[in-house]
Amino acid sequence: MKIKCLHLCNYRNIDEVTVNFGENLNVIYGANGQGKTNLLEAVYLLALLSSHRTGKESELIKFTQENCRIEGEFVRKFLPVSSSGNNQLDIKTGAETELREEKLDLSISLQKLPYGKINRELYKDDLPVGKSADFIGNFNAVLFAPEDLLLIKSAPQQRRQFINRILAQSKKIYLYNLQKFNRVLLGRNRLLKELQLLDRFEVLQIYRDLTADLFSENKPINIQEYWQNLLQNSSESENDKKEIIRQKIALLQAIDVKFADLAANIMQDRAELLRDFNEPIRKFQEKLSDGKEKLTVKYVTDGENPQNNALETIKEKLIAKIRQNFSNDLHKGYTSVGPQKDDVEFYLNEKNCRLFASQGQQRTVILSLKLAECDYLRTKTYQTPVLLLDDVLSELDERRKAALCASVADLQVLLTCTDLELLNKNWLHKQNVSYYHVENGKILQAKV
Ligand SMILES: Nc1ncnc2c1ncn2[C@@H]1O[C@H](COP(=O)(O)OP(=O)(O)OP(=O)(O)O)[C@@H](O)[C@H]1O
Repeated sequence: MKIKCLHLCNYRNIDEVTVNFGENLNVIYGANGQGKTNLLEAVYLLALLSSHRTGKESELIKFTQENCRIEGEFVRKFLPVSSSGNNQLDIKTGAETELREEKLDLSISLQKLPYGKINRELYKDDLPVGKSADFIGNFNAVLFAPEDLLLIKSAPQQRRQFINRILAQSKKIYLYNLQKFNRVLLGRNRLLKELQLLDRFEVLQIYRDLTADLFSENKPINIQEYWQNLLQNSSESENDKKEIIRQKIALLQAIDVKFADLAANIMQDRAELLRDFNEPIRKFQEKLSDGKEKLTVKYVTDGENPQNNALETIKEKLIAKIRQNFSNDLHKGYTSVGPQKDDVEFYLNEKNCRLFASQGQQRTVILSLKLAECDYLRTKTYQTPVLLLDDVLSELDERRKAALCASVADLQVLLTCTDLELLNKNWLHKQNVSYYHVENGKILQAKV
């Protein structure tokens, strides 16, 4: 899917602009602080509904305005498939027939509400889209920004975000599960905080009793039924402190089952992604390091690698761990087991990059990851993502720039830079390059 046209209204420092993009390389240049990143950020928003720079949607609306609009027109070209499943061929020449086009319009409207709240409306082909998970994944993009260069040494949350963004664009059910999981986790942590306010000794004692009862070996586990009975039987003595604790713990146990179910699915998807990711990252790193470096990625999660286990087994092991950790969780007031603690480790020639990779090696690793991300999305979604390169050329040496240029030849690329001199000669000699000059939020197609 390629972006054909972007229309922005009151977006950051941009009043109103329509940009028609070229199908190959689009170079967006201008001095610092003029609005180049804002443009890329808007395109990324149409793919993932999240900005790489802020979690606050209010920041996206122009300072002096109350609302903003981001509209994208996309097009996908494909070969028509005949009823036999083969691409249609010209009978005489055997050549493939003309490509067909599929069009897509996506738009996001944001409006400021009282108390700092934001009303967001999403549209696909002019029809409203209720859930963000139904919007994400229609158009895919891979962003490489200077902040990404910190990925290897930054906090685990950044690396989890990295895998979440890939999976969100390639597997719809993952995003549904992740959103549900985050809500369940929030509920569980809230309940732990409520339990902290009650008699700690009683809470632990009742938890032990209820859990022992619930998980006794001779009884099959039916938590839902157990929980319902418990709530029904306890209604007569609601004022009893112990009963309140029992009810809260029963609720916690029900939450834990849901938690383990969603967590197991998320962990299995992450393990699968990182397993499949090893091949493309190895390929790109080998290319970028002249065959000297072997890059591998490892999923770091609680306990065993979920990839080696069936979903039910992962779930059971998680429930057992959650039970073991209850006293710890109660003490801290948050959940210490689960995919919210996951991490990813990168290894160069079997040495942990976080500990041993030089600045230059880290840059190459990130570049390999971004190129692998494009490869992965293309394979899984049968859709080529748009590559957004935000001011990264100044961070790469000539060799890496040339390698990047060679690897993205068949992609639509939106690239920002302050100085056209930074473009490697390989980029400048590319055909079909479109240039856009950005100045003070105004974007004009330029002839260079
Ligand atoms: N909500 C907003 N309303 C108005 N202006 C904004 C808003 N958010 C950011 N800006 C302005 O947008 C400009 C930054 O734009 P952007 O980050 O796209 O710059 P850039 O051209 O990529 O610069 P650089 O080359 O330094 O990265 C700044 O001048 C900033 O003050």
